Order: sequence, then structure tokens, then C-alpha cells
Amino acid sequence: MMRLAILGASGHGKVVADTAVSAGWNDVVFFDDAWPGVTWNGIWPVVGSTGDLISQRGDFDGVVVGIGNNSTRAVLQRKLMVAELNIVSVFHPSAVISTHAHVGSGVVVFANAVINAFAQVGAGSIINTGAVVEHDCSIGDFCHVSPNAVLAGGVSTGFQVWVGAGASVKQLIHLGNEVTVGMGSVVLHDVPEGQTVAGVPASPIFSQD
Ligand SMILES: CC(=O)SCCNC(=O)CCNC(=O)[C@H](O)C(C)(C)COP(=O)(O)OP(=O)(O)OC[C@H]1O[C@@H](n2cnc3c(N)ncnc32)[C@H](O)[C@@H]1OP(=O)(O)O
Repeated sequence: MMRLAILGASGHGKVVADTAVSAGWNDVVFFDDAWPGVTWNGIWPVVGSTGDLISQRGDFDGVVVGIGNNSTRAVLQRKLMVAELNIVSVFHPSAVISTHAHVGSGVVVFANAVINAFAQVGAGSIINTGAVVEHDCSIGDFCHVSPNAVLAGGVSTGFQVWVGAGASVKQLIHLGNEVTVGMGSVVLHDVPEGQTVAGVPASPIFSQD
């Protein structure tokens, strides 16, 4: 019996759970601070809070954070690391990950994603369904490459970068810390820290909030 705890009973968490089951984890439960108000996430039980997970760490073979928001995931994974939980990565069996790639702890790689030779993926990052991280890319910690996004060869990113669904980033481009790339965008130039870019070709945008 392989027991996995997922922190974060979210929609993203459901995909982490489903991926984990496909990867051979046969007992999957959630923890979330909304417990006991929330007791189920899809077919998986929510059995306690973050504090409960930390106090029950000996009951699990691994733990992974199932929260899509990059900064929230970073805070929680670091908290679990300080508490010395066994942070694991979860790879869907249909994902292709080069034996010459390096993937950090707490990374999830969903169905049909590809991480090619000599790419590096930082701790806690999400390589979502069908995303492609090409050869020699260097992805920082707690990033999210959304479904069907493509990072061409040698792209590098800082931490907590979010590349939206279906976006493409040209080879050798650098995305600074906490950059957001809008869905469907085509990025042709480096993007400085904290900027949101979108469109074809991508240019800076500003939220209307
Ligand atoms: C499994 C999963 O679901 S994983 C998650 C996948 N989800 C995604 O990939 C979504 C990524 N998010 C986006 O693309 C968002 O639109 C963001 C983050 C780029 C911008 O969001 P906000 O900051 O809320 O910006 P807002 O919606 O106010 O738009 C600001 C302007 O940018 C434009 N804009 C927003 N997104 C895009 C885009 N992807 N491409 C082109 N233009 C865009 C808007 O039309 C608006 O233009 P206007 O001022 O001329 O009217």
C-alpha cells in the first residue's frame, strides 16, 4: 500500500490525485484548512488540516501540494519541508521525461506532457496536461506551465512564473521571477520580473481590476 497525502482540496488537486492513482499510489487522501467544512474532493476524502497533516506525517509514504496558485503552493511546500515531510513528485505514466532531465521535489507532470533532454524543472512546479518543456530549458521553483503551452529549447525562467494555456515561448527567451504569460500568447522577447504579457506577439498588459 502506497499512501499519498495531497495538501489542497482543489480542482487542480483532483488532477494530482487522479495522476497519482495512475502512477501507482493506491491510497490517496486530502488535507485542507477548509476541513471539517469540506470532507470530499471528488471521490477522495479530505481528512484534516495542514496542522493535522504535519502531525500525521508518519502515516504517509509521500506528500505533495495540490494547489494551482504559485505563491500559495510555494508557502505551503516550504512549510512542509521545514516540518520534514517527505515531499514527492507525481508523474503521469503517459508523460515523457528524459532520463537526462532534472526534476525537483514536489513537481507534478500531467498526462502527455514532455520534458526533454537536459531540461531542469524547479521544486514544486506544475507541468500541466500536454505541456512541452524542450531541451535545455531551466524552469524555476513553483512555476506553472499550463496545458498545451510550449517552451522552446533553452528557455529559462525565474521563480513562480505562470505560462498560460496554449502559449508558446521562443527558444532562449528568459522570463523573470513571477512573470505571467497569458493564454495563447507568443513570446518573442525576454520578459522582466513581475510583468504580465499577452497576445500575438506578446506585449505587456495591465489588469482592469
Ligand atoms: C487546468 C487549468 O485550467 S490551468 C490554468 C489555465 N488558465 C490560463 O492559462 C489562464 C491564463 N490567464 C490569462 O490569460 C489572463 O487573461 C491574464 C492573467 C493574462 C490576465 O488576466 P487579468 O489580469 O485579469 O487581465 P484582464 O482580464 O483584466 O485583461 C486585461 C487586458 O488584457 C487582455 N487579455 C487578457 N488575457 C489575454 C490573453 N491571454 N491574450 C490576449 N489578451 C489578453 C484583455 O482582453 C484586456 O484587454 P483590454 O484592456 O484591451 O480590454
